[in-house]
Amino acid sequence: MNLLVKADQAGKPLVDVTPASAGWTHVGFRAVRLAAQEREVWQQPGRECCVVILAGKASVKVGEQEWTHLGERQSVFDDMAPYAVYAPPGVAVEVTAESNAEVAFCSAPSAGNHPARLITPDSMQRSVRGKEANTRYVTDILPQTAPADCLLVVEVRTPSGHSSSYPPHKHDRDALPEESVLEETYYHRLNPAQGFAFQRVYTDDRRIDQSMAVEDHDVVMVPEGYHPVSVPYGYESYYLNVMAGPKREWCFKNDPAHEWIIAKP
Ligand SMILES: O=C(O)C[C@@H](O)[C@H](O)C(=O)CO
Repeated sequence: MNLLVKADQAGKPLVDVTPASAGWTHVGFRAVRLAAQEREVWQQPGRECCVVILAGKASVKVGEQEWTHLGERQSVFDDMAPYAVYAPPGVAVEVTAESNAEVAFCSAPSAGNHPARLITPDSMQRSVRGKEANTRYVTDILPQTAPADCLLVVEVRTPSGHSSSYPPHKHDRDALPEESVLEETYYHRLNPAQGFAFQRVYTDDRRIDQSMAVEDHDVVMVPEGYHPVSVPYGYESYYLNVMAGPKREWCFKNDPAHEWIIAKP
């Protein structure tokens, strides 16, 4: 299966990955660009949703609850965390843009154990990972410490010439506490937009080994295997990761061939 989903640059949605289209069981991801006053409704039975206001301003209605004026970022490359809203299954999620906006709908199966809530930027942990040309900036939007049934959502900015999700790691073996099974999508953005980055997805036995040139708004699906990203000089990368699997724990294993990189003084 081709793991690269090319964006429909003029489309609505820009990209839409469902469990059926991906051939897996958990992660769903849709990204849309909305003009001011435009509305997008998301509703999928048995699935929880984390709406991320990637850029622009929008209001989000979940059933009878509504939050307005969400979003401070002009672009995903602004140095600030986004607004997000968690929605349980069985309710319609309505997003109305208050300015031109870009919005992500991240979803996974859910038994409906958690109520709808606003997730504010100041509640999200932001961290710097790695060093030298492996430095990248991570924002935990919906980490395993925050309530949800299945979903994990995180975003990463990788500077020009740097690598991230590196050294390569995987999470495809049910062997907690060493490793958990999580499907994952990467929604890629590039700055400036004509840029490109590279992502490789490969397994130990190379049954899967795909190296992809990703462009702005493309999605890479990671059903299993290691999944590092490299960004060429001159372009900055952003990606939004959605992860979900049978257990809501992110425990990964580094590729032993490359793990020495993080031990380097
Ligand atoms: O460390 C990074 O650069 C980001 C990754 O952890 C990314 O979120 C991921 O691959 C999660 O499995």
